[in-house]
Formats: sequence, structure tokens, C-alpha cells
Amino acid sequence: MKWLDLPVAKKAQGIIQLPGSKSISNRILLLAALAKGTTQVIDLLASDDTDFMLKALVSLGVSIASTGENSYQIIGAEGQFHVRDARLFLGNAGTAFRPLVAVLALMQGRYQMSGVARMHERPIGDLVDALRQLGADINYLEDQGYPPLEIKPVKFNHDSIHLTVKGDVSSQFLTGLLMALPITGKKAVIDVSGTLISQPYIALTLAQMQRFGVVVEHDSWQRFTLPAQQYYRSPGHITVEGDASSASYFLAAGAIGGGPVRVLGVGSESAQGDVRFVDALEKMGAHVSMSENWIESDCILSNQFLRAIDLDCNHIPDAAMTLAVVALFAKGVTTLRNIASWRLKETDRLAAMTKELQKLGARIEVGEDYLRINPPENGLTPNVAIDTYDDHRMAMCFSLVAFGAPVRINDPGCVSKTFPDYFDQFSRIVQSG
Ligand SMILES: O=C(O)C1=C[C@@H](OP(=O)(O)O)[C@@H](O)[C@H](O)C1
Ligand SMILES: C=C(OP(=O)(O)O)C(=O)O
Repeated sequence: MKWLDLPVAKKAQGIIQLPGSKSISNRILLLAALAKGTTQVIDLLASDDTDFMLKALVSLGVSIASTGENSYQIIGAEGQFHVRDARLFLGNAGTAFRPLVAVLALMQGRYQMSGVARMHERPIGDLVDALRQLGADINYLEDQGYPPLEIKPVKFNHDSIHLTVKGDVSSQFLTGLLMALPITGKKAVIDVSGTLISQPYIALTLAQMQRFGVVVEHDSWQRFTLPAQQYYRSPGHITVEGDASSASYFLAAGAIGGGPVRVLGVGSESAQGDVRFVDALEKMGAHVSMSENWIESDCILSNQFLRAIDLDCNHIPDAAMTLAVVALFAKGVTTLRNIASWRLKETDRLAAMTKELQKLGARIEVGEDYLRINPPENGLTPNVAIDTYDDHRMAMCFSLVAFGAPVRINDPGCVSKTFPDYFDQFSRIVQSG
């Protein structure tokens, strides 16, 4: 489908079962593949990003069998993939590409890793620099510091490991190192230089590693210590919780469109940082309630307007995009700060967001690491065609514009990266009129 026309939405109300978390799904797949023992994974996210991870692991010789809808049995390779020569294509899946680089760099094999054109514009130099401190043999096949990459057998001769990784471009580099190092069996210390961004994703990594029996200590998120001889062991069964970033679109719909809208599969006990999106929604005037496995939002403001906010969004980089569109429905000027990493994701999200919000009549100020959104005084410009830049989150968050004006979403199929049936689910909670 080239585009999707969304009519004006009058109200949002209903219940949505969330798809599995992308971040947890790809971590669990890799950890189960590296572990000793067999893991049954239930409620795995079915999407492009998880398909790339599944296919890569199968090409590396890991035994993975489907056991039902979104369920898999994975026989762990005990830290050693059997296939030592492979070419992997990983699309634009950061959660597959970055951790696999770290693992394969320690695997004593020859691997080529590539992705779509945009993946080749997303930096990976900080991770490669950290792995080279261990003797990893990694070459850039095109531009220095970017995929595609070639990995050759590591010349590894350390009794213990001490390395430094930069933390201010993407937390996925540290995540990759943390997940990979236990396969060496050596004691490892990782120091983070620069400010660590997207910190809740590191907490998520440590929590998933712990499910597989590896405990990492950290000192204020700046130094991470992995004891020697801690290998991954399968916990048996793992159920993947719902995706908190995907929840943000429905919870925002509940706040803008009256609600109540309830998402099932994620709640107060979640390990995912993006559940904190609800704090921002509450600050904007929405009413939020939650239990262990659901979250609900509605709007109890009598004057129909949400309130503008000024927020450091470093802890919720993905859900912060949803706030940029919610800001169109708030009274006042909203400022989203500390989001420089947006420039390095599926597209330059600061540039894309600026351009598309302006088409709707908003006045935007954009800086190196912030976005200021001043909504149009006389309503959103109707019938705008929103470009989505092959970025699933651009498509999903701009669907919320329908609560103010009819809107066209170009290339809606790009949601397949993390949420293939997003627009079907969205239509289930929206009443048009
Ligand atoms: O580790 C993860 O699962 C993720 C980390 C974040 O990336 P950065 O660390 O690059 O901000 C986030 O944006 C991405 O969608 C998923
Ligand atoms: C940044 C994202 O993806 P990736 O895992 O490819 O970094 C995202 O899903 O918003």
C-alpha cells in the first residue's frame, strides 16, 4: 500500500493486546542461542527486526523450531556457533546488528554483516573500537565507522578483560559487549566513557542476562563487572512481555481521544524503560492507571486541552517521538530535550519530525539535541500527506493526527519493522466521525 487515508477520529476507546517487546525479543533470542540448554520462547514479537535475528541465528547453525504462533524452541549452542563462515543481512535492526557484531567478533570465524542503506549510515565505530581492544579483527567494507563489516578470527590472549566503550552515541554498543563477554568465560570490566544515553536499555539488558544466570555488577552505570566462569544457562521457558514503545501510541490515543484505552501485556512490573512514557502523559494532564500487566489512559480535563511540557527524554528515546505528536493537542509550547540520538536512528528523526509537524501548521524550533513544538492556533492543517522515511515510528505516531484532522500516512507498511498490524489495531480503538 502506497498510502493510508485516516478520517477524522472522534473518540478513542477500547482494549489492545500488545505485540511482544522488540528489545526483549531480540535479547532473548540471542541469549537463548548462546545458552546451555533448551529455551521455549512464548509471545515473541513477529516483525522484520525479530525475523532478521531469527534468520541470522539459523544461518549460524542454531537450532530454532516454531512451536506455535509466536512461540519457538531454541537449542542453545553453549557459546559456540557451529557455522564459522557466514554472510548475514540484518535489515535496519539495531538490536540484531550491534549485539551480533560483538558476539561474532569473539567467535573465531569469518563473517560479513550488512544491512539496508540506512543501516550503513548508522555508526558502529564505538563498538568496533571497543572490540579491537580485545584483539578483534574487524574491517569496514565501505565507510570507516559504518557497516557493512567483515569479521575475522579474533587473536584473543587475555586472562582477564578490561575495555572502554563510548556511551553517548548508542547504548546498543554497551548492550552488545555485555551480552557477548560471558562467552569468553573471563572476568571482564567495561568502563563507559562519555555520558551513557538510553540507560534503561542497559538495565533491560542486565535483567535479561540475569534470567539466563549471568549477574553483572555496575558502579553508577559507568563501570560494569562480569565475573569469570559465568556462562548462560537456559531458564526453560520465557514469555516476552508486550512492547512498551508500541503501547505509547494507544495510551496517547486514550489521552487525546477521551479513552479509556487499555493496553494488555505490559504494566507496573515492566523491565522496559518506555513504560515511563506514562509519567509524561500524566504531566500533560492525562489520567493513567496500571496493574502488573495492563496500562490504561483517559483524559479527564474539562477544557479538552492537554498541557504542554518541558522534558528531558533521554530515558525514553523511542516513546518521546509519540510525545512530539501529542504536543499538537496541548495548550502551550512543548520542549523535548536530550534527544540527539534521534539523528542516528531509522532516519534523522529530528529533521523528519520537524518537517512533518510543520506541514500540519506547527511552529517548530529544532536544535542539536532538542525539539520545541508550538501547535497551530487554529487547528491542524487537514489532509496533509505525512512522509514516513521508512521509519515505523514516524508512521505510528503521526496516526494520532487523526484526532485533529484527516491525514494521509505515506508508506504505512514501514510499521512492519516492529508492529506489522499496527493500523488494524489502531482502527479498532478509533471511532471516526
Ligand atoms: O537496546 C535497545 O533495545 C534499544 C536501544 C535504544 O537505542 P539507543 O541506545 O541507540 O538510543 C532504542 O532507541 C532502540 O529502539 C532499542
Ligand atoms: C531506534 C529503533 O530501532 P533500532 O533497534 O534499529 O535501533 C527504534 O525501534 O525506534
